[in-house]
Amino acid sequence: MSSLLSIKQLSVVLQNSTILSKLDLSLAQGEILGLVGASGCGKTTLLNTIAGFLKPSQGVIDIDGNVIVDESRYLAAEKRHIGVIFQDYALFPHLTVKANVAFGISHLPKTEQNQRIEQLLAILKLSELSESHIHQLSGGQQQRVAIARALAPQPKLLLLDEPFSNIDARLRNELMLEIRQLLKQVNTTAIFVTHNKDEVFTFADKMAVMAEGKLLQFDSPATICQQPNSYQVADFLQLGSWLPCQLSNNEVKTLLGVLPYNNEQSLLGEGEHKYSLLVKPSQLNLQSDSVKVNAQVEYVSVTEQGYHYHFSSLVDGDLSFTKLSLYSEEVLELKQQVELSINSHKPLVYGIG
Ligand SMILES: Nc1ncnc2c1ncn2[C@@H]1O[C@H](COP(=O)(O)OP(=O)(O)OP(=O)(O)O)[C@@H](O)[C@H]1O
Repeated sequence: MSSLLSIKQLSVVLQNSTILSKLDLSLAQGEILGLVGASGCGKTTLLNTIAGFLKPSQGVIDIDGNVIVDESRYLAAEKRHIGVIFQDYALFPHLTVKANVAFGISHLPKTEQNQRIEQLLAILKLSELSESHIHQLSGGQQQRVAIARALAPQPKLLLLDEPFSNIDARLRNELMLEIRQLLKQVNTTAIFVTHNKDEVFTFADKMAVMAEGKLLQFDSPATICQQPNSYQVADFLQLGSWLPCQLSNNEVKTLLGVLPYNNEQSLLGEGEHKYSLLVKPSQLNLQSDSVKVNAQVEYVSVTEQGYHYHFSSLVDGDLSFTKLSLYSEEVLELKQQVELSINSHKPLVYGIG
């Protein structure tokens, strides 16, 4: 499949510090990418560079087979056919919904303008609000106007910086699904930045995890969750808890038992001195009435998935743990001692330095 967006070896240096470093990324037409990473890792810088608001120091950006940035070329932002939606939507408060959506297509004949506006407002369920002013709308409605305005010029690529952060949680999921459906309908490629990994699962086809200006992993959200490629990715996405382990004779030894392990399984960060096993809450079994206790409750909270517990090991040493996370319907007391065991067919072991 040919790429709608292809980024090669993109680096950005601002005031002598490297903000983005040799980034490679490509998206097919119609694909939606969710970009996550700790605050300050360079997500907004990447969007601004693609949009043409920042000049990279190195690298190539190609949109739909046309090089827009390389050593000798730099296409101005307004010529890139990229739609951008900022966190605060940047709508014109004194204009109506319709006038906001018309903003980027005023060069088109009036009939074509009206046709596009009506179509977008209908899809985004805004038709009845077309004559309303922006300040009369809710956050979710304003968000939809921002999407309609960005899509009206039929951009090749849509960039959204934390588009859902101002929307209340109840409406957010519904709105995300609606907008995803719309983007799929018009086959628009999009990149959105978020701090919330759940938004990526709902909204995106691909996920990119960034840290300190580098791309750590780029794949489908499901693959990243099942096979995070580093300790850093698994830890940032909080995919489970860390259980110190030792590797020997094709086995992973932990304080909760020994698991079979072979070389075909991923060992990430090889050569490090310390190893840890990634344990998802669903991979832990709890027996509260066992006499072979090996852990005790250190923390309890109530959640939708039952009680959330943190356990620590009963013995100290290299393999001891302090914060193993597990959800259960069972009621346990603080400091209660229990037996924990792991059920993992493919242990994910990471070198953690
Ligand atoms: N114009 C600039 N000049 C110098 N440094 C900058 C400039 N703009 C951003 N930075 C720095 O670049 C780094 C990345 O910033 P950026 O806004 O891209 O991060 P981010 O991942 O989007 O963060 P957040 O999630 O907090 O929005 C930060 O350390 C920031 O201070």
